Amino acid sequence: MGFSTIHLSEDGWSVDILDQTLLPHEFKTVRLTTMAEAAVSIRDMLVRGAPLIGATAAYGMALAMRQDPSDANLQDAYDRLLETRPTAVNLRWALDDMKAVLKNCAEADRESAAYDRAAHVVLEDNSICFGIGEHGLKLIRDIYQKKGGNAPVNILTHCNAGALATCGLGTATAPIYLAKIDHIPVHVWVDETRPRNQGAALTAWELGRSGIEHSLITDNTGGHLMQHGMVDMCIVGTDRTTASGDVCNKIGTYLKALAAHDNGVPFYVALPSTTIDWTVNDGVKEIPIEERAGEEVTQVRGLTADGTIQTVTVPPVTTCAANYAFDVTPARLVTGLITERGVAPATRDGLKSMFPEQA
Ligand SMILES: CSC[C@H]1O[C@H](OP(=O)(O)O)[C@H](O)[C@@H]1O
Repeated sequence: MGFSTIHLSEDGWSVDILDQTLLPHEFKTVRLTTMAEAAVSIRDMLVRGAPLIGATAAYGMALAMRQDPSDANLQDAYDRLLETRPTAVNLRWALDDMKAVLKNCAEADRESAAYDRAAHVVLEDNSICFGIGEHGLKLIRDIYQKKGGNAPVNILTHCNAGALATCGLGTATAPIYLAKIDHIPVHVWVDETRPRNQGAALTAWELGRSGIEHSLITDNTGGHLMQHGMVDMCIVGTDRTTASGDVCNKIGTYLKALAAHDNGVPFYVALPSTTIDWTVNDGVKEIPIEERAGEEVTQVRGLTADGTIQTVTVPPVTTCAANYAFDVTPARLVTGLITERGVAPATRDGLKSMFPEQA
């Protein structure tokens, strides 16, 4: 991709992350040297996206073990990293994975074991992204051929479930990148994704770098495009998918799924297995929805005509805003779940057949 979202620095222990709050106008890395810094980078969304949050938390545990490998610090690091963001289940999954490995290690071995396991989390995500790409590519190819093999496939995506959200090709974007390699023409409708504009600031940036044709649209445009046959499929990411196939993703995803269902547009979710929460069934009732600061809604950051970065307030300064960061799309609105092992129906049986070891 030409950039790394997270990697071990040359000193072999500190961790460099791409500060995504500065994109697309500034490209800067931040060096994490403590667990606390890793926690802040997740909470303040310097890193974001379920898989990348998990990977950053894993390295946060490694930084903690380097500082103090005691049982008490292991638990403290687990708790403080877990509380950074409540919705993406990869955070809990990665922390549980690290804790399971570390608690059985002698204190003297915990630092090296933690760094090894964190590196494994990164490599596994990279592999999962590629698997999602391969299975999603088949769907894109099918649509391309049904259109006669000479017109671009128009794909709508929401937020950023791209390389920037992961340690690899992305989840929703992986099939798109592989289609480019396979010379299948694709055009992506990029939802700007208010309030933090992950689509406008992140997806547009990464697709542009990769030479993928795309058009930025407001979050309210997708339904109109679907009514006029301008969307061949939707592919979105997920932060937590329940055992029965309900999909929690960036706020606004549910509305896109409703429009897709109403217009007969296939609605796919790119789902790494690390984002499945096998402990919950009803997404609307059971998944905690993060509420973030109202300033993310009332303020916008961008590039001025003279090339400076500024933040402005749009509504009256006295206006208060509600800022729900995610919503839940019921499984009935999902055409299929693109996992690293294949495309599964958005049902309990569909997921169990794909991941029988979880049954
Ligand atoms: C591949 S997970 C991407 C997922 O994460 C985003 O949320 P956030 O930017 O707040 O971390 C969004 O829901 C994406 O679909």
